[in-house]
Amino acid sequence: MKESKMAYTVNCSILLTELPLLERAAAAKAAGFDSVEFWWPFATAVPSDSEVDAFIASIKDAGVTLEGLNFFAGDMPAGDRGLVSWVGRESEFLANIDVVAGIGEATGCKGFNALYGNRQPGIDGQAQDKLAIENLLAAAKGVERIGGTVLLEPISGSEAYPLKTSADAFFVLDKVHAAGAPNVKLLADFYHLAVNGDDVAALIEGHAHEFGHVQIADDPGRGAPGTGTLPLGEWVTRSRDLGYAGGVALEYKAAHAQAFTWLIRQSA
Ligand SMILES: O=C(O)C(=O)CO
Repeated sequence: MKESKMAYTVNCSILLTELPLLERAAAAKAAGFDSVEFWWPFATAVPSDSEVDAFIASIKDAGVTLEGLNFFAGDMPAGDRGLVSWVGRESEFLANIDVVAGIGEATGCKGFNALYGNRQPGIDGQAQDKLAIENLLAAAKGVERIGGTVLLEPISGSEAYPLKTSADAFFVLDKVHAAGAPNVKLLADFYHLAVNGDDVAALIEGHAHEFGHVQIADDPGRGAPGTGTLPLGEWVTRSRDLGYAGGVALEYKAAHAQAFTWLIRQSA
């Protein structure tokens, strides 16, 4: 993968986690990057104004672009993976949309990842899927005014999360598009898709031009590119050749000191 650091976005929720949250954007800049992304950086769907202001200031003061932000996804360390299809937490998700759009407006961020949510024991999956469409439409409308795109991501690591492959996501995206919301797109995380057995090369051939965002990590281990066996460089290059013009985010696990050595080795 012979691209400069400028070509990548640092996911500051999985990288640089040795540092306090508000210091991570500056650390990414100091490491040579110009853009960052975050999972939802607060404990609740609607944080205080001062928390939001401090987060926005940490991005602006660092002189980086906020390329992506996840909607509130529940208690992720406890296993939650989103509120989009979570029956009973509709009002929290809807309230979160306004905060997300406000952060987007203040920072220029345009990509917002709406994790779909795990299957709930005792709740009909169809009811969850119906709610998901309603929530995705509301999210799409909420970020439309700032030119935003809602991202839908298949992920690995949670059996209960129903979107495992790109086909699962396209099934939902087709419904959302048919309901009149074109600004909802696939987040192609090559690591999660590969781990779940998707044919990433075929996905790229057919759909790279319509990806909303790309994230990378190697498998096994969700480590830096080169620590596993995935042809990430080929996949990124091919996506670009086929018309993908968005960001490529580094969303892997690595200690701060070694996090970006694979890029330094390449450019040496
Ligand atoms: O939960 C994860 O692994 C994610 O990638 C969230 O965006």
